[in-house]
Amino acid sequence: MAKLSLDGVSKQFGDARPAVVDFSLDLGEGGFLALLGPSGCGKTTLLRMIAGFETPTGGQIRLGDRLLSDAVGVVPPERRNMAMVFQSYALWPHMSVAQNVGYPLKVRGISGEEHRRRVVDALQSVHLLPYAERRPADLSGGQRQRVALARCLVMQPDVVLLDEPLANLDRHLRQEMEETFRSFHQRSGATMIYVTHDQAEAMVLATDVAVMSQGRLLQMAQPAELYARPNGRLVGGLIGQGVILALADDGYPARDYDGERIGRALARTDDAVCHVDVLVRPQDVEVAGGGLDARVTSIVFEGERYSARARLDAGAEVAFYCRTSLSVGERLSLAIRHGWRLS
Ligand SMILES: Nc1ncnc2c1ncn2[C@@H]1O[C@H](COP(=O)(O)OP(=O)(O)OP(=O)(O)O)[C@@H](O)[C@H]1O
Repeated sequence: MAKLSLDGVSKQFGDARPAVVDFSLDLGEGGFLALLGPSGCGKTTLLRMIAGFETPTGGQIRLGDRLLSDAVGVVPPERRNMAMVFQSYALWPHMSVAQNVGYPLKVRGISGEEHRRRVVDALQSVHLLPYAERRPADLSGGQRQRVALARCLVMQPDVVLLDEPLANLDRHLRQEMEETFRSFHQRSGATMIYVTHDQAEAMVLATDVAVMSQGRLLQMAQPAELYARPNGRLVGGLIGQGVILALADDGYPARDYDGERIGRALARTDDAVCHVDVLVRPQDVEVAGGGLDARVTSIVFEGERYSARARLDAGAEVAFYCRTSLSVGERLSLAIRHGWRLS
């Protein structure tokens, strides 16, 4: 196994706006990358280029020192030792679970004891051995997805590409499958790339998250880093909860804003020429005396806590959590503890 490198990769379909633009990243061996972005931003196109189903119009894709794709030529998908798992599972309905999982081995002429052993291992790893003789139609959605995973595991791929594999599952099953993906990743040691537009899924699963918009890479970082230090409005708005305040720019060079600085900026009544975007997370806003006067605009019970929003008398709206219920319209005082300047 080796590092996967994308260097200035682009893709344009005909005269349309480019689907992927000058995209570069390195993913270390055994890494788990989530490719996150809104619908139509080019995630699937990028994945298909990595798999070899699409030819880039520019740039290069490498696995270790092996050139897989550039605008001149591509190594065909079957010679990349990569496996792709789709949203639709793509299982053969007339084959049993074991036959589905063993199919890629059969195609490569692997039979007998080795075939049997690899199928059993793959089924065991996704806890489906007792279902080996069933047909896909007799399985739940989550079980079908696990068959698709086992079928990819059986090939011992260097890279596993997953295109929104949980999109068709309900919330409970998604959580269960997230666990399956994590242990699959640990067990296989494969490099994984996981396409999703669900930021929560990306954050819990991946070792690295790449945020895309309009074909471009906006930021790639580990989940905790991306959450704490997002770059730009788009990433700030996409990752985690919070509101973005447009504050008068006082030339402060650092990106961490304390509550005092935010309060001062909010209190300014002159028309500032320049503004900065400052992200304020709900956990950094507290109901506390002597803070900023506000009026509650919404409150939602989330089980462990309430999630609320309030409009400050200074104009902006902020989000916060609280332990007890509040009424819409209720007056209260809020202390903002911290903010992060997005650019
Ligand atoms: N084969 C194709 N021919 C022409 N245009 C295409 C083709 N495939 C994708 N596109 C265009 O490229 C852009 C990116 O599409 P892509 O499917 O990669 O986005 P995505 O981020 O995966 O979206 P989604 O989350 O909705 O699946 C879109 O504007 C899409 O219409």
